[in-house]
Amino acid sequence: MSDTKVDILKFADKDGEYKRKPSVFRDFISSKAGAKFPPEAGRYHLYVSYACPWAHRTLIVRALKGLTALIGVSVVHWHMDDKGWRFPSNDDPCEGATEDKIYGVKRLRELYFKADENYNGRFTVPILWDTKTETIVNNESSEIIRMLNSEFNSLLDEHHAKIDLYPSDLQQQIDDLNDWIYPNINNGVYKAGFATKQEPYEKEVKALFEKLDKVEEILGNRYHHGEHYLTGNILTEADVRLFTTIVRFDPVYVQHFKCNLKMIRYDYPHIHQWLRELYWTIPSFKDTTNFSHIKFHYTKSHVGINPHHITPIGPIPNIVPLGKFK
Ligand SMILES: N[C@@H](CCC(=O)N[C@@H](CS)C(=O)NCC(=O)O)C(=O)O
Repeated sequence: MSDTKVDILKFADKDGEYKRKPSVFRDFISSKAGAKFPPEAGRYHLYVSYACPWAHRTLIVRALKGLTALIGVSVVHWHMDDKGWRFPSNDDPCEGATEDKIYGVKRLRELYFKADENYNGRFTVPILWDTKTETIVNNESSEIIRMLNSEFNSLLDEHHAKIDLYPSDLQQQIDDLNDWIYPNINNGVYKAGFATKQEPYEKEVKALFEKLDKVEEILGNRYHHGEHYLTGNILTEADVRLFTTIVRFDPVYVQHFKCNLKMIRYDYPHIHQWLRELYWTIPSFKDTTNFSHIKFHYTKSHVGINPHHITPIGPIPNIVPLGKFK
């Protein structure tokens, strides 16, 4: 088990590059007869951090699909230390976080070891936990959101059952968007921010802004045709997946991850409009966004990047109201 301070808070390899490790738990909740993990109200639980863009995806989809009464949530403290994520306590309170509502454990890592005593990967959020078999069903957000989207429909009212963030006629388009938005934008900000050498940092930042320019062009064309989402007139998982990176961009990534060639609010009018429409007009986006957790987590946990833990006070506001240019 890699347990030392140096290990867990060290993200780049010896070439100075950050390489995200694949998630390990990859089972599926399925509505098919005889499934090992069938959909059931109250059976599954999400462990999240409000700071984390990957966990944020799962919170948005849970809310959009009307699953809040069926799937519970525990929220870790925004601070990640040398032993990973922890839950708040009386001596260590954290507004917006919760205790572990299932077992009352102190640390997220305890859940990983409950699921597999020999686990030797990273202790990441989100976790989709099964309270019946007491294990992790899945810890890969891109798969968790697919399950939440399609596998609980028989338990939902008609309105929520009909919401489909991955409709069959748009799947190819969504997959094509995910194929470059994930490596160069969602994970691109991390690859830039966690780089420990100049060259990989520059390579990633350039690729990131090239792809943001491409998103700006796509959304510009959409708005020109009276459409408001990445694939047209329907909100899809492609919007959800991009949102959690863009909403963190000006408040954190520009400064903390040194992604500072441009800012969303000043340089990308269509992305900015799209971001604010999602945030200000669809409660599932605003209600799951916690800017304090976001800003405090990155700036006070990544000691290698910000050794004095000082959280910059700008930009103000974290997100610009709709209707104003900036
Ligand atoms: N592939 C995972 C990535 C999750 C992930 O990297 N989460 C981060 C927080 S943003 C984490 O928990 N990191 C803890 C660590 O790496 O020790 C997913 O998308 O679900």
